[in-house]
Amino acid sequence: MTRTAGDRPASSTAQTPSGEVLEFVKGHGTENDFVLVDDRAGVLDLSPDDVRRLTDRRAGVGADGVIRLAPSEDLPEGRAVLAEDPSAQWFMDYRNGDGSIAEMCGNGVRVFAAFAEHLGLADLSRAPFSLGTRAGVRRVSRAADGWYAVDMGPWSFADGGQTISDGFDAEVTVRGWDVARPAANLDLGNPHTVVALADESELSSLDLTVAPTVDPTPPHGTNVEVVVPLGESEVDGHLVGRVRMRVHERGVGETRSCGTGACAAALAVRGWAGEGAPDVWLVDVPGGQVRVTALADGHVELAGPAELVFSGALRRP
Ligand SMILES: N[C@@H](CCC[C@H](N)C(=O)O)C(=O)O
Repeated sequence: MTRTAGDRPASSTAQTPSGEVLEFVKGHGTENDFVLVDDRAGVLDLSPDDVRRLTDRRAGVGADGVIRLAPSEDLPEGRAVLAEDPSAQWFMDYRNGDGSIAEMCGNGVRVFAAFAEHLGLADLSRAPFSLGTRAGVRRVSRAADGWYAVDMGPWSFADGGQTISDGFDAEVTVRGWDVARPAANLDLGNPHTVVALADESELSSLDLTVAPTVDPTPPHGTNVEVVVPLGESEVDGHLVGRVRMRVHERGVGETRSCGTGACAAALAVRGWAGEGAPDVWLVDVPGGQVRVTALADGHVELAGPAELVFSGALRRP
């Protein structure tokens, strides 16, 4: 798990006679949960096997993914981020539970910011915090309601635009469905496919224990959000849309929440609703609620809670 790094400072791992000990913090954002590892020293080589062991809910800590906090300067993607924003010194090295690498994790960014605060690397009460990700710089600030608000950067439908010309460009089949249903592909830094249902009871009885099939199959796989639009209402003089969502994540399976997925869900439903649809959406997921705002500059903001729940140490077998 460790690699030599010359005279770098000591990391959060240590050698013991029976094996290496890895210190971690467990956190979650609307119950999308992560094992967080402090690798400020940049000495940790996490293999896919290490990630699978850490995220195993019986033999390990248990989580949807692993987040390594590393110096941006240590990764090629991090050096690109530093050229864009020299203040983004720390990089979110995100891995799905199956060991695969993902470009972006919206809930993960908020939990990463909470972890950076815990380590004394950020103070959101004083200033926004910039971090590096494989999808570019992300900026996190404290929203007025105390949630973590992340500028998730630019987003688009699969054709590169922010309006959906044909409405749908894919078909999704969930286990148990007789027919495929029309869906839309979106890019949030990572890939998403959104399919809508009319009925909340159908959503709650869906079988997402196996990955839905998506046709055409996206080249790098996709995260599938199944959504039920819940209408629009006025809150404090502003029009707010509501969506309920369940998600099957690439590299994980069904999770209790997905931040980039919530953005994709809200933006797809907003696109299908057409002109005059709200820019602000509340997205209900099994693990809670997040808020998605389509910003005027073509970016999207994701706001929601982030919790650190316990810390521990694990000996490598
Ligand atoms: N849960 C995350 C997304 C994690 C990555 C995803 N499974 C992928 O492979 O793209 C979120 O909150 O965005």
